[in-house]
Amino acid sequence: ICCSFEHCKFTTEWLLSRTRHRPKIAVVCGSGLSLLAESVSNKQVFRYEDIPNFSVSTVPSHDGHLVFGNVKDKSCVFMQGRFHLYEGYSLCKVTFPVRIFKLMGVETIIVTNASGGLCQDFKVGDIMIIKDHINLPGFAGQHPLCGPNDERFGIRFPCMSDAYSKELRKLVLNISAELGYSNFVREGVYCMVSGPNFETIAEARMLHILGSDSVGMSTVPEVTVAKHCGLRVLGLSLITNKVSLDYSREEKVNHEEVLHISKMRAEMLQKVLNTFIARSHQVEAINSN
Ligand SMILES: O=P(O)(O)O[C@H]1O[C@H](CO)[C@@H](O)[C@H]1O
Ligand code: HPA
Repeated sequence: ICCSFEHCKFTTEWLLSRTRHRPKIAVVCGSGLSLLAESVSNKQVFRYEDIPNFSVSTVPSHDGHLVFGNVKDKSCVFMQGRFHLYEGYSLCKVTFPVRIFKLMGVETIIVTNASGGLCQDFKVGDIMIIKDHINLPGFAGQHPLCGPNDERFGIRFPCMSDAYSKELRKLVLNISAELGYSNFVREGVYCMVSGPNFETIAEARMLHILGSDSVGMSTVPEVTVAKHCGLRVLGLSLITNKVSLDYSREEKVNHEEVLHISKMRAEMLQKVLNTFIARSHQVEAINSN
């Protein structure tokens, strides 16, 4: 096993002995969204290649930096760049950082990504609060929890019907309204495909019929492992392109376009995120009631 409890413990202790930060919130920055980590104070950066047992980022715009820092008075850790199945990493490597965060004492994980809009009401640049997901690779056995279950992380058969915290989603909706962003903040179902190719029109139609509002190549493994080990999850997806469901449409998506849109909207997402982090204790209060 390449990502055993002992491997996770070793990496966690390596990090804890090199930083004074003790984050309670972790953020995974999706494609083109590295900016999310830029405004932290008291910043400390580790390169992925220097962290034992970590993988390295191979996708353009995924910087490969683990950034510790404060947002207001909240200690956070940011992944500037994530790992994807299509890079050739096993799902245990893809999700390894999530378990490190858990062992470090993180309680809430915020996963962000760039995705293609399937819901016909969505516009490019919208933020979709992920309310649920479809684990398409999981149906075919590409699942991060396959293999022996280590009870120190979680149970064999975890429940996924409440993977995305209702309270956290509600807080983001409230914040979006206060910031005047309600017109482009939506809720929806994210579907993971393995990639690396973008969808054919027939595939996109199928995903739409199955109930997916957006499609991407990440996030679901991280969320599954996070839920398994008891982290609270918030998922935010930036709609970077409209996925063609129609043979008469001529648009052709590419990664540069995805990055262009996500970089354009990253500042707005950062505003939502920073306000959310500053106010996340409000949800802790809800939970303890
Ligand atoms: O999901 P993130 O990492 O944001 O990236 C999305 O953007 C890339 C395609 O342009 C794919 O990796 C897709 O998953
Ligand atoms: O249209 C898409 N499909 C899959 N992944 C994506 N990531 C951004 N846009 C897309």
